[in-house]
Amino acid sequence: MSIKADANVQRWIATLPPISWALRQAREMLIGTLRQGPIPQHVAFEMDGNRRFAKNNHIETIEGHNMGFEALAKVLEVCYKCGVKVVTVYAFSIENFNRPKSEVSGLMKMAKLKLEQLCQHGELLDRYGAGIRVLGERDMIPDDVLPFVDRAIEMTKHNTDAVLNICFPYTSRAEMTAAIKATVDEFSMPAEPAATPFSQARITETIRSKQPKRAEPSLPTLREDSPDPAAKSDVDDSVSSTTTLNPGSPQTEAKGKGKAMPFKDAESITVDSINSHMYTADCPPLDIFIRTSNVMRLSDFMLWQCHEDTHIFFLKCFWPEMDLWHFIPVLLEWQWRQKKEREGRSGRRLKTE
Ligand SMILES: CC(C)=CCC/C(C)=C/CC/C(C)=C/COP(=O)(O)OP(=O)(O)O
Repeated sequence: MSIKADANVQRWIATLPPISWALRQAREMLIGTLRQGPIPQHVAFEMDGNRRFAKNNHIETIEGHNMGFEALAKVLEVCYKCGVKVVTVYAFSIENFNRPKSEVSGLMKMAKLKLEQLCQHGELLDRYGAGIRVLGERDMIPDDVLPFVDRAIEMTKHNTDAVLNICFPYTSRAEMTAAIKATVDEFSMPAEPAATPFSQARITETIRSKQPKRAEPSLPTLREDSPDPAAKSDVDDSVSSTTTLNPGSPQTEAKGKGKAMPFKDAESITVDSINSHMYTADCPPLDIFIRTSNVMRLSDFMLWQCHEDTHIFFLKCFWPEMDLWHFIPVLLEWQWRQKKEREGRSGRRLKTE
C-alpha cells in the first residue's frame, strides 16, 4: 500500500468514534502529566527531510512538503497544549531559492494556502491564542505571497497567549548582519541627552552649588572652558565624544567641524544591544532546538539564539513523520536534564554554605 493510502487508512481508523475518544484521552493524560514538570518556553524546529520522505515513499516532492505542513500543525498543537509560549520554525531558507523553479513556486503556493488556513477563526492559532510572526528577508517574499503574510499577521495580532515565528525566507547570518548594521546605526546617531541624577555634569553641578562661590575653580578637570564638551554637557555617562569609529564616521566629522556631538560609546555595545535588534528580541531564550532527518548541523538557523543552555536534539525521523510520539521523548529528556541541573545547582550551593 502506498504511504498516502496508508496514511488515509490510519486517519480513517483514528476517526472511528471509540478509537478517536481513546486516543484523545491518552493524549490528554500524557500532556497533563508532562505539564506537571518544567515546560520549555521557546522551542525551534528545523523541519528537515520532506523531500527524502517523499522520495522514499514514491510521492511527489510537493506532497512531501504538504505532509510536512500537516506534521507541523500536529506538533504545534502539542507544544501549545503543553504550555510552550514560542515556537520558531524554519519554513524557507534564503538558500531554498536555488531549488528547482517548480519546487519554489510549489512551496510559495503552499505557503499562501497554509497561512490562510492557519489563522482562520476556530483554527489552531485561534484556539491557542497564538500570533503569527514572519521573520526574515521581507523583500525577498514574492509579491503575490506578501498579502497572505500580512493578512496572517494582522488576523492573529490580538492573540497574545503564544507565538508562532515562521522563518521565511531566513538565514541566521542575514539576521545577524542586519542586527549588527542596526546596532551600528544606533551607535552612530547623536545620543539623546539623558538628564539622569547620576551624570558626571549633574554631580559636578550639585557639588558646585554646595561650595562657597569664591572656591571656584575648585574642580579643575571640569572647568567651564574644558576642551571636552561632554564634560560640560548634561549627558549620560555611557555617551562619549571620543571615538572608536573610523575617520570619516559621523562622529569624527561632527568633532572636526567643532560642534562635537555626544555619540553613544561603541565600547558600551553589549550582547543585549545586539540582541535587541534580532527578530526574536522579545522572545524567551531558546530552550530546545530540534532538527529532524538525522542531519547533525544547524544549517544557518538560530545561530544567535542558541545559547549556553539551549538543548539541541537531532532526531532520526523525517519531518513529515514528526508527531507527539517523537516530541514527548525530547520533552521528557529535557525535563530530566532540568531536574539534574537543578539538583547539581542546589548541591553546589549546599557545599558553599
Ligand atoms: C506555514 C508554512 C509556510 C509552513 C511551511 C511548511 C513546511 C513543512 C516547510 C518546510 C519546507 C522545507 C524546505 C523543508 C526542508 O525539507 P527538505 O525539502 O530540505 O528535505 P530534504 O532534506 O529531504 O531535502
